[in-house]
Amino acid sequence: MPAVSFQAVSKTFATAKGPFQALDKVSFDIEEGEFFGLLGPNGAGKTTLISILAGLARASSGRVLVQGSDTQSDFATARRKLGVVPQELVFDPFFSVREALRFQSGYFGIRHNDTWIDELLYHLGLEDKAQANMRQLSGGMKRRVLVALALVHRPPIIVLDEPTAGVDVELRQTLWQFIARLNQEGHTVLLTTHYLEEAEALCGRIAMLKNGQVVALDRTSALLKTASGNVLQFKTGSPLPAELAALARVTGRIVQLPAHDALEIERHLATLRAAHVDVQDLEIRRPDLEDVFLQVMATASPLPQPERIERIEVAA
Ligand SMILES: Nc1ncnc2c1ncn2[C@@H]1O[C@H](COP(=O)(O)OP(=O)(O)OP(=O)(O)O)[C@@H](O)[C@H]1O
Repeated sequence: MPAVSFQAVSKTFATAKGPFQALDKVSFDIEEGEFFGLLGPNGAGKTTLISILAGLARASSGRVLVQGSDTQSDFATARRKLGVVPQELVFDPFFSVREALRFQSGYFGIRHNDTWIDELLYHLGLEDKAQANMRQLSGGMKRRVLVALALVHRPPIIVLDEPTAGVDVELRQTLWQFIARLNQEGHTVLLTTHYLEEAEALCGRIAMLKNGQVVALDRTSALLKTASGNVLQFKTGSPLPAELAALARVTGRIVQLPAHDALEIERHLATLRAAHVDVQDLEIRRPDLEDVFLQVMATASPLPQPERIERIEVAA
């Protein structure tokens, strides 16, 4: 039985401009023990899909099963199996960290949970904040507490909606070490993130959403193989000639140019030389997940989505 099964999930919002379809027959399974990435640009429908999974929103049609339990008709069972770390920093300002964790344990009917709460505080670097009031915590610390709150009932499935948005390098490392350990111990993880290098490093399989539809779904290694050619990367302070500017991905001083083969690399370099572009730290690299993502988003059309996808085989 899959850990999570999305079955032809559609969602239409009523808006002032009329109905808006945020999800269109999304179907895929996440197997037990997977570290699964859900990627897509802003507005692709990731949070909507996670809200439906968490029972916070209703699908307009289709259904979601969590270890076989329907998130609508069997909400309590499905919810208990999920630990959801929301994107937004929502919390009760009057509790201390430990009180909030005890209260959340009570919500799931768990008493005497302090041993596990202490372990969570330790692994999330929150030991010295246990008595602190939630109001007094920095944004990064609040996010750590949200992770602890999601895990307080030891859910088999952990859902992280952009958990590292706006948090420092230290928390990212602490968080990923802890989540990777839980995954090794058998917990299934569903992650949405805009940090594609994190997704590439952590996720065994990835689905990409665009305009509410699944446009790519494969093992991370297979997705990386689909990107052809090379990337010519360098730093510069000079403006690029128009023919290269049209192709380039520019982040500050870093320029990345796709190049199919050695000939195209030579052509790019000749164009840069002719335009007197100052080129530093030149390197040629294989495409990474960000390159694949951009290619998929630029070209992809939705994958055929049957009403029900039968089990997707996942190699060990
Ligand atoms: N309550 C709502 N009413 C109307 N439209 C909504 C509502 N919630 C979401 N949407 C729209 O549905 C689409 C999908 O939104 P969603 O938040 O799921 O995207 P996302 O992939 O999580 O984006 P981001 O990466 O920015 O978090 C967006 O166009 C959004 O404006």
